[in-house]
This record gives sequence, C-alpha cells and structure tokens, in this order.
Amino acid sequence: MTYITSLKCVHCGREYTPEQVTYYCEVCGYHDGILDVIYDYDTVRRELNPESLARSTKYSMWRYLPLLPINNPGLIPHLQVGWTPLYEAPGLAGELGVARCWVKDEGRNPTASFKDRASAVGVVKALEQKAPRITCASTGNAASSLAGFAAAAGLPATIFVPGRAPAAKVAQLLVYGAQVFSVQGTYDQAWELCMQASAEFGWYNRNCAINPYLIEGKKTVSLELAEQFMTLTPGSFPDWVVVAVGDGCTIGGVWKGLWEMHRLGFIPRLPKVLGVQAEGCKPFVTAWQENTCLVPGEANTLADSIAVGHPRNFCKGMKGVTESGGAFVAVSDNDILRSITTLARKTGVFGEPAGAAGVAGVRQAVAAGMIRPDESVAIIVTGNGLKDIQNAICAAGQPVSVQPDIREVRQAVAASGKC
Ligand SMILES: Cc1ncc(COP(=O)(O)O)c(C=O)c1O
Ligand SMILES: N[C@@H](CCOP(=O)(O)O)C(=O)O
Repeated sequence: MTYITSLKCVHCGREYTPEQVTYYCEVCGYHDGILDVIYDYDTVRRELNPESLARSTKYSMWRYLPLLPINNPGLIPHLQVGWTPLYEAPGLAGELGVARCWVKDEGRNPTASFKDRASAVGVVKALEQKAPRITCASTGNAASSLAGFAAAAGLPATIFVPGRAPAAKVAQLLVYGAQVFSVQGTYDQAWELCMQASAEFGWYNRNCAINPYLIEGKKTVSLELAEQFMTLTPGSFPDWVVVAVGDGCTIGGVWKGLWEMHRLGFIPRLPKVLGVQAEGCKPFVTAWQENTCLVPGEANTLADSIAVGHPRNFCKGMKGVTESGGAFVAVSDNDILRSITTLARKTGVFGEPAGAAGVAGVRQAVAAGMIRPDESVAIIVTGNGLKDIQNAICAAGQPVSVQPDIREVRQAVAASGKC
C-alpha cells in the first residue's frame, strides 16, 4: 500500500494511476512524457514526522517508506542502502571561501555510489511486477548498483555500458553476475540500445529517465539531509545543496526530496541547488545561461559519470535549479582532478571525478559571485574514488620509487623536505 495519488506527466499534465501506465505518458512518449509520482502528503505527514523518525530503528533509506512507491515491503533486498554520513568540513569551507561546508559521503553505499538508492527501488518494482529480468543503460554506477541489487534479490540483469566505462565499474558488473554488453559507442547510444532491447525482450527497464519510480529512490538523499540537519543544526539548513549533473535525474531527485521535506515541515526554508557539469559536456549549463531548450552536444570529459551529451531528464534537472533559484556551473577537467585531492585532503572522503566535481563547482560559483562568502553549502559526493583509479592517479601523481634500502629513503626524505 502506497500513498501515491497519481503519476503526472511533466509535459502535458495528464494524470495516470500506477495501474494504468508502466513508464511514461502514453501521449507525449518517452522523450517528453516523463512522469512525476504524486503523493497524498497530508496522509504521509501522519506517518512521517519528527516523532516517528526519532522512534525509527531503520538506519537506511527505508526509514522514509511512506514517501516511497513500494507496494510490498517484503520484497526489499537485504543490502543496507542510504543513511550515509554527513560530515562538517571546516577545512574545506576555508579552502572554498564559504562560511560552512558539509559533505555527504554517498560512496558509503553498498556498491559505492549514490545510484544504489535508485536501483534498490527499481529492483523492488521489477519483483512486484514479476519481471523476468531487469535492464539499464549506464555510464557505470547505475549499472554496478543495479547488478548488485539484482544479485541480492536473485533477479537476472542485463546491462549496457559504453566501451569507455572505467574498469572497476565493469568489474563490479561481472562479479555480480550480470549479463554485460560493452557498447562500442557512447553512453547515449547504449541508452537507445537498452530501450530497444527492453521493449523487444520484455525486460523491466530501470533507466531513471523513463521509469518514474527511480527518482523516488534518489530523492532519499535529501530526505536524509533534512533529517540530519534537523539534528545537527536545529532550525537551520545550508543555503546551497551541490551535486554533479549528467542526465539530470540525480539533481531532479535531490530537488524533489528537498521540496517534500519542506512541504512536510522538516526544513524551515528551501535551499538553492547548484548543478555542476564539465566544460566539455554542459548542455544544462548552456540552456540555463541562454534560457533555451536542450541542445544535445559533445560528451568530452574525464568524469565518465557525467559524460552525457543528450541528457534524458532535462525537464526534472532544469526544474530543480530554476525552482530553487539556484545555478548551473561548468568546471574544467583539470579543476575536477584538483577537486579529488582537495576533497580527500581536507575531509578524508575519496570521490570519483563526478563525485568530487561539486567541490570544483563551489569554487567556481564563489569566484563568479553566485555563492556569497557568508553562505553555507552541502556537497553531495555521489561516488567513491576507487571506482576510477586511473583518474585518481592522474590527480594525485605517482609514489616515490625506492630500493629496499634506508639510504634511498634518507635521500628522498631530504629531497622532499618532509621530515
Ligand atoms: C557519481 C555520479 N555523480 C553524478 C551523476 C549524475 O547523475 P545524473 O546522470 O542523474 O545527472 C552520476 C550519474 O551516473 C554519477 O554516477
Ligand atoms: N550516469 C548514470 C546514468 C544512468 O543512471 P540513472 O540512474 O539516471 O538511470 C549512471 O550510469 O550511473
């Protein structure tokens, strides 16, 4: 039993019951007709409130079950997802020139990225529908999370990843036992192929841009943020929430969760949302700056997770930033590399390039006067650094090579001046 009242098309406003439709608006089609899950918030509030959360012993995203589209909680896989740590980072705040800074470490999820929140919901929905198999297209993280959660649930999975996906992410897929297609093309091409295959073979489609339920999992990061801040800094909330953007589903989910927690009275005011893209792949930034529609473009960035030339959830991604009065910024690949080490050295949190990109985004937004020095920021570190060792080494450099001889160590220490 859920508190969903309807699934509403973000394009034409048509409303459906969950029984009437599986993925998208039948009139607008999958390019435009993305559906939003609408709840009966008055009823939700009776079950989800500060008192009920204080009593909850579920330290995972499932503590927000009344705000999730789950009919049969008995099907929830056992892996613990969500309830990730939120750290205050005064050293990073000083480095970035803001009043206060917090970091939410999403790399602590079971398959080491934020995407676990969505895949956990996707697997339950597939099981509820008795689907024979689940599929997705992915730059790597959605894929590894789906493979992990499908394995936990005993559900077969087929994954489409672009040939450039980092080896660690591909290794995760294979280890979890998914059927993996390494598409010799871009993520955008892998996405189209996945759509065709799921239609042809009847596989349940986890792609967040067409499956309305997946963003519901993603939004739980903001439900947690709201609850964690309620405890940490009662009565206040950061001025900005910052996250990297590829397809736009993540930032769309972040905004939905913030909006809901404000609506339910958990946070005093809504923060602004900062979306961070790479210079070589910035369709959101361009459309936002020029106030135009989406123009799909190049996907040239080392941050593979946000190398998305044709964002599939432009509408929800744009909505998060515009409704919040926030901003989009683009950062260079060099800045992204630098943000990996800055984040790690100032906080001890190791992010993959897209995970750390928020740090570069804040730096850029402060320099541009978008974020004021007296404002506070919460940065969502969306994926763990071990996902992409090659770029981590590019960022941090090589170790000093020595023979097993203390004289070489003495020389190296003297040369480095670090003793
Ligand atoms: C680590 C990481 N950060 C950010 C994103 C961006 O999310 P979205 O493509 O939904 O905008 C992704 C997507 O894969 C990701 O894996
Ligand atoms: N870059 C993403 C793209 C797909 O993820 P989704 O959750 O938006 O469907 C990834 O592969 O992780």
